[in-house]
Amino acid sequence: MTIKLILTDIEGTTSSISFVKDVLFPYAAEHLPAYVRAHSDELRSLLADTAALSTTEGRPVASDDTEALIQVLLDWISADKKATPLKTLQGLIWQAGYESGAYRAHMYPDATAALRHWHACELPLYVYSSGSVAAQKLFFAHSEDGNLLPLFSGHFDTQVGGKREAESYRRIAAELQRTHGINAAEMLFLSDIKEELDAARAAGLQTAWLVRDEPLQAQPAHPAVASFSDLTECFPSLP
Ligand SMILES: CSCCC(=O)C(=O)COP(=O)(O)O
Ligand SMILES: [Mg+2]
Repeated sequence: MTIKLILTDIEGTTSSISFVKDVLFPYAAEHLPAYVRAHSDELRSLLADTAALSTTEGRPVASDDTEALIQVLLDWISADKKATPLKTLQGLIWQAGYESGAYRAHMYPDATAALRHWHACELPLYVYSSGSVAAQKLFFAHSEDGNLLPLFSGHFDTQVGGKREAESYRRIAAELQRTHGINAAEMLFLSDIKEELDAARAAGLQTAWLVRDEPLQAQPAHPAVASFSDLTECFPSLP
């Protein structure tokens, strides 16, 4: 089946896990308490969502208890919880870090080269990450390889649903079908996480597993590659 559109994950796929875990998450944790205290009015709705989710998960907290909510959010960072309010907040906090030059987003060179090539070939490129859409835009606009944001036609985050749920990919595919007239079977989802690939396949997308730091399995559950430059071996219709 011809590939007519690429949907890609970020952490572990275009970019290293270490940049997210060892640079972005610690920066967010360090600056979160002061940021939330300074912006608690504007963040009221986000803090209410945090309180509701925490309470649902058995850790009741009042939506006006700023200090308790800060602790919940810090614990979620430590646990790498993909909670939408946390992801939105992280995006807001990371903006200052990117703009001050405290860091630039890591890109695997093969990912940058392939994304540039596919864009030049007019293959629509989309991102689906647990990071908020705002965080994704900052990430690619301030990458080690320069401003890559213009390469992408659009972005999806956990507002569309969790990345391990097939329904999320059905929603994304339906929207892209409406926008581009491309069927789910002509879309290729790239990720480093098997459960995300399983969910995408269940929604009818084609899948490729980026296995960056370990040997490829003999019979992987999804077509597996160590680098974007190996994708054309599995998907010969890719430009
Ligand atoms: C896009 S900004 C940092 C990424 C992030 O916060 C995250 O949780 C990574 O999730 P992904 O779905 O890209 O693996
Ligand atoms: Mg990932």
